[in-house]
Amino acid sequence: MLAVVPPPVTVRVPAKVNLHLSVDDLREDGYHELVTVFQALSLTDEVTVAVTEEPGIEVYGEGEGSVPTGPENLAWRAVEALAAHAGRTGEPKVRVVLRKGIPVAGGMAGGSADAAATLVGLASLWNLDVTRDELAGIAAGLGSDVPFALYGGTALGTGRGEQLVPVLSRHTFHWVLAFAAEGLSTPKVFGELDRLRAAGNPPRIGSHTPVVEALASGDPRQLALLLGNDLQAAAVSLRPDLRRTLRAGVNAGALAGTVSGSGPTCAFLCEDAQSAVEVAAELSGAGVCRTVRVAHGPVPGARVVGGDDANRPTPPRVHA
Ligand SMILES: C[C@@](CO)(OP(=O)(O)O)[C@H](O)COP(=O)(O)OP(=O)(O)OC[C@H]1O[C@@H](n2ccc(N)nc2=O)[C@H](O)[C@@H]1O
Ligand SMILES: Nc1ncnc2c1ncn2[C@@H]1O[C@H](COP(=O)(O)OP(=O)(O)O)[C@@H](O)[C@H]1O
Repeated sequence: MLAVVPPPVTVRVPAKVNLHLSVDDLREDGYHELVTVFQALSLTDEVTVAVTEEPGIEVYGEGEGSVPTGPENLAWRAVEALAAHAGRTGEPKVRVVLRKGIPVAGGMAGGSADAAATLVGLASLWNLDVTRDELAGIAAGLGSDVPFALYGGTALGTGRGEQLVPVLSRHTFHWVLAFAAEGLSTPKVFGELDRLRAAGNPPRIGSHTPVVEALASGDPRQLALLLGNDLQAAAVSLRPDLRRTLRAGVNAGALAGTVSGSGPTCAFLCEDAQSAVEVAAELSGAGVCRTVRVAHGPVPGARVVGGDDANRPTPPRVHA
């Protein structure tokens, strides 16, 4: 009798921006305790998983040359973690195709997004009886940002960022994203913050409560005043040019700008969709970044979008 091979599964998964990121001191396990408000954005990766006799990873799109295709790829680690959870032994006979729209090492959790999408895609491909909360437990073992990519929306993250509570967000917020020519390493940026704190006393952002209130009010002007990120000083210290990018976005008409997570992507909050398009156009001509994109949030987390579409082209660029 012929074995039935299930069709490939494709999952779309969002990038994140940190609207608020307060970083406490280094813990004994090498992580920093933090409080963050994540928002999932319409900037996405697409991940297709398929049963195959030639297991491995293929990468197309944003930063394709700088993403590992071996076992260190976070998506492959997700394959192995889910296989172990499901009690499947031997090398998983899975091919994973990543179509990247999220900048690599950009502070927008692209690798985490791919891992989350792989968990969701494989659970469907293998027909596993696992809840999203069970997947979140596996996700937390892969990286601090992976659980958020599963749920999406807007959420408060605590611990090392993996403990999540949903936050009410009443509005669609409009963003312009400025991608840098080169990524930044997350551990290096945390290390730079430790160094800056040992050398002096850089200001720390306050409580997340006003941000949560602004999200409930749905007023982008109120939210813009409250965007804050303790890692921004460290990212700017490693990449002084980011100051110019941040200034250029506000000069172009954004309400406010912030470094996303550990950077170097800068995220600019705009009044509305029209304003975002105008800010993006002006920023593209300012020569302060590699690429500009518009995006909105919140959007849902990793979700299955279709089946046999392994040849789907990479989405076109909106702004060069
Ligand atoms: C800074 C943030 C903000 O959302 O995102 P990115 O800017 O990387 O996207 C996250 O905290 C990053 O999460 P993620 O990228 O999943 O990091 P992990 O793989 O868990 O950790 C990578 C390394 O970053 C440092 N790290 C990470 C999280 C944390 N709370 N404290 C840390 O000190 C540690 O050195 C750790 O070894
Ligand atoms: N699927 C993946 N996509 C992107 N980067 C990956 C992936 N798997 C592993 N990496 C590695 O993780 C590093 C961090 O990438 P990424 O998750 O995009 O950035 P960030 O942590 O800044 O949000 C990259 O430099 C790359 O070497």
